[in-house]
Amino acid sequence: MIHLEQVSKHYLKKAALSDITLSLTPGTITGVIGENGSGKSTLLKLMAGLVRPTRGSVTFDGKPVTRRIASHVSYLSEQETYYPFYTVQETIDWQASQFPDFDHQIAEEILHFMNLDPEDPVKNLSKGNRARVKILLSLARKAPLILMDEPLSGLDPMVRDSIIKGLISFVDLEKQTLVITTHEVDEIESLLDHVIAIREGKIIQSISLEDLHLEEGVNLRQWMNQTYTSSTRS
Ligand SMILES: Nc1ncnc2c1ncn2[C@@H]1O[C@H](COP(=O)(O)OP(=O)(O)OP(=O)(O)O)[C@@H](O)[C@H]1O
Repeated sequence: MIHLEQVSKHYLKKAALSDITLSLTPGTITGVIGENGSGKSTLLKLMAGLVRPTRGSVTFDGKPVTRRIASHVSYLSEQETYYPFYTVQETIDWQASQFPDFDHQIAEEILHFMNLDPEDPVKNLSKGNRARVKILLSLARKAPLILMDEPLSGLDPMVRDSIIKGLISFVDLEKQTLVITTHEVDEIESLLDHVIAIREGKIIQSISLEDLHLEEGVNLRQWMNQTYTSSTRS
């Protein structure tokens, strides 16, 4: 699985991440939380091989992660990365042509689950349905590592709910590991096995949800408030 060892990432002279060491446990769902600009997207891009560390190493199953071996990962970007003039079906077919691990059967199931019309041009879709298409494209791949950058951002509660149900139904935790960045901690809490809190490019806390509930006796929002308040004081 993915391992980061003393990783720092600078953009020009500015540090986006500093001295990050972490390993993901296979078959788990990890949430990454943090304020805007704290380094969440950069962390996912490093895991995906989309940016290179300035210092330290990122490995997957012991091999250095590069753009070329990025087939280990299905990466859902914050940006909209498909062609607006394609229909939903053409978008699915294009994704399938790019990734050998794309599973048409799962794509079809998610299409129905998400109530998407394959003939609709993507440019005519609502924001919620465009978000559902992104989820479909990401989850229809059998990549061992799925990275989702803000899949719930700016969506109404019904769309968020359908996306979370999609994650529960279509991520195969026997074979896949999921990392998700989000500000929507209330919605995501029931999904997570583990949470990492980032502030100004550093991991300030990393804890399992079980410990958070049983040992700390708080929910994710309370824990987040405590964590960020105490890190401001220190
Ligand atoms: N391509 C880039 N060039 C220069 N600076 C960048 C670039 N990408 C990110 N940064 C900077 O790195 C820092 C971390 O950015 P990043 O996008 O990883 O944060 P984030 O936690 O994902 O933020 P958000 O919640 O707003 O998406 C920020 O200060 C950002 O301005």
